[in-house]
This record gives sequence, C-alpha cells and structure tokens, in this order.
Amino acid sequence: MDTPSRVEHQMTDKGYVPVYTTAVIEQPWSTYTETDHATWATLFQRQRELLVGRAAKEFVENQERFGMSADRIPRFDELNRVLRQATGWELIGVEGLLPELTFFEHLANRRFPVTWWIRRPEQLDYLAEPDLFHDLFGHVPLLLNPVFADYMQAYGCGGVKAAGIGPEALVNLTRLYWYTVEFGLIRTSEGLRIYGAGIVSSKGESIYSLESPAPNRIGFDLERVMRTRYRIDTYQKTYFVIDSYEQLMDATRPDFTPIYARLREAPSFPAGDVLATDSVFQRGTGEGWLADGDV
Ligand SMILES: C[C@H](O)[C@H](O)[C@H]1CNc2nc(N)[nH]c(=O)c2N1
Ligand SMILES: N[C@@H](Cc1ccccc1)C(=O)O
Ligand SMILES: [Fe+2]
Repeated sequence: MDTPSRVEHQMTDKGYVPVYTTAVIEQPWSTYTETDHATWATLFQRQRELLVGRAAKEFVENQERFGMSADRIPRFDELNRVLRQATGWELIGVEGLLPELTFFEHLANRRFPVTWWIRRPEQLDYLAEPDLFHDLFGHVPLLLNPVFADYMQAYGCGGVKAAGIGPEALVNLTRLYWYTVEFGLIRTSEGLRIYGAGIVSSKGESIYSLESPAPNRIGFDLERVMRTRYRIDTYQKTYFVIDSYEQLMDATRPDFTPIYARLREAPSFPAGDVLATDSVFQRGTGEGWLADGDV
C-alpha cells in the first residue's frame, strides 16, 4: 500500500483513527490477493445467510441487482454502471476515513466514498475503521433505493451546513448518521429489520440488534436522536426504529438551524436511557452493559 500524502489522527465516530487526506483513487482491483478475495467470500456468505429475515429486503435484492457475489471482490466500475443509471450516485475509491467536510461534500454531490482495501483474515469479526466490506456490503445496496439515495445526499448538504455552524451542530448531526445510516432498524410488515450498515456488516450485531433483550428499541424521533450519545466500542445500547425511508426523509427535511440553536442549551442523553416521552418498542434489560464509554 502506498504511503498516503498526509495522515493525521482525528477523533471521529469510530474513536481516534487515521484520517487520510489523499485524493480519490482508482480501485487497484488487480492487486487484490487470493486472500483478499477469500476474505470477501467468507464475509459475503456469512452475512448473506445471517441477513435472511433480518435485513431489510433491499439488501439482498439490491446486492443481486448489482451482481455482487461471493466469487470475487466487486469492481467499482461495474457497480457504478448500475448505480449511475438507477439513482445517479457514483462510488469513488478512498484510502479510509476522510475529513468530515470532504466526506459531506462527496455525499452532497452523490458520490459515496468506498475504502478500497479489505480487512485481514484475523479481523473478520471486528475492526475499528470502515473497510471495503463494510462500505460495499453495508452502505452501497441502499444507494439503489431512490428515497434513501436522496436522504444520503441531503445528509451531505446538511453536513456542509452544520460544519459552518459549529462543532456542537456537527455532534448533533453525527448522531443522526450513527443512529440511522449506521445502526438503524426499520419496522416492516414482516417485522423489525436491519438497515444500518454498521449492523449489516457485523455478524455479532446482526443478531444482537434484533434478538438480544439487552438494548432498547425506540421509535425514531429527530431531536431525541440528535441528543443521544452512542457507543463506538461495543454493541449499541439503543436502536432507533423508523417506519419507512420516507419517514426519515420527511423528518429531516426542515431546516436544522433552529434545532441546533435550541439543542445547544439542551443536555444530551446517555446512550442507554429510556425517557418518559419515548415510544418504546422494547425496553432493554441492559444486561452486560459497561457503565460508561458513551461518546
Ligand atoms: C459523518 C460521519 O459521522 C463521519 O464523520 C464521517 C467522516 N469521514 C468518513 N470518511 C469515509 N470515507 N467514510 C465515512 O463513513 C466517514 N464518516
Ligand atoms: N434539513 C437539514 C439537512 C439534512 C437532511 C437530511 C439529513 C440530515 C440533514 C438541514 O437543514 O440541516
Ligand atoms: Fe459506515
């Protein structure tokens, strides 16, 4: 792997991780090793089995539409042909986490940054940074959904705006990303399903988020989410449940400027709290939670 031109460590939603400031890079597809393809195959098969009846139906459907399979690591240019045509989004290769503003600007222009490298075999179950598997398997399928695709772009525009308002606004907005795009659950006619990429790409959390009695499962409420801290080092204490992607889009359409102003004075909530005003699907037992560590 080439040394990026500049690396710094930055506190992000994944803790202190290297943030790369290199430009967009072409996926070096021919450099993937047999081991890399085997890692993709193992993860792909494992998660696909686990996600039947657990993930929102778009995941498997859209992975098929993209032609993703266990056979080999997908090529970004092949995925892009399908994606551009469907929703006008485009995948771009990146080295890893980008500075927040750069990330927002890509989303605002319907470009989704995908980490080009895949985790090592000893990291199958956990790694602190997003890799190709998380980005492609977890995030990319929903970019074919027109409503979700618009939500992601709106989020990017909102991010650019929040960055201009200040760090507190960014904290509020980052929690929204965390509890929807990364760790969201959706209520469907067939039951509760996963749509968050952080869950979908994790074996343990795919089961825990739906089946464990420990976490709270609470109806989505914008300001509640924006005020709620989260865990970066363990499974979530609370999941927020949407009824549809339209609900997400509608709830986030209003200008957030007055909300940010109001929330500056408002205390934030610990990750595991349940409030009297919450619409609670399931109150967690809190079993096995560590006392602190919320971000
Ligand atoms: C928005 C989100 O909270 C986070 O700050 C950003 C930062 N930079 C990123 N950069 C990449 N490549 N991928 C990501 O998911 C993110 N997340
Ligand atoms: N409506 C938000 C933008 C946004 C949309 C969707 C998700 C997140 C943010 C704003 O004014 O800031
Ligand atoms: Fe992610």
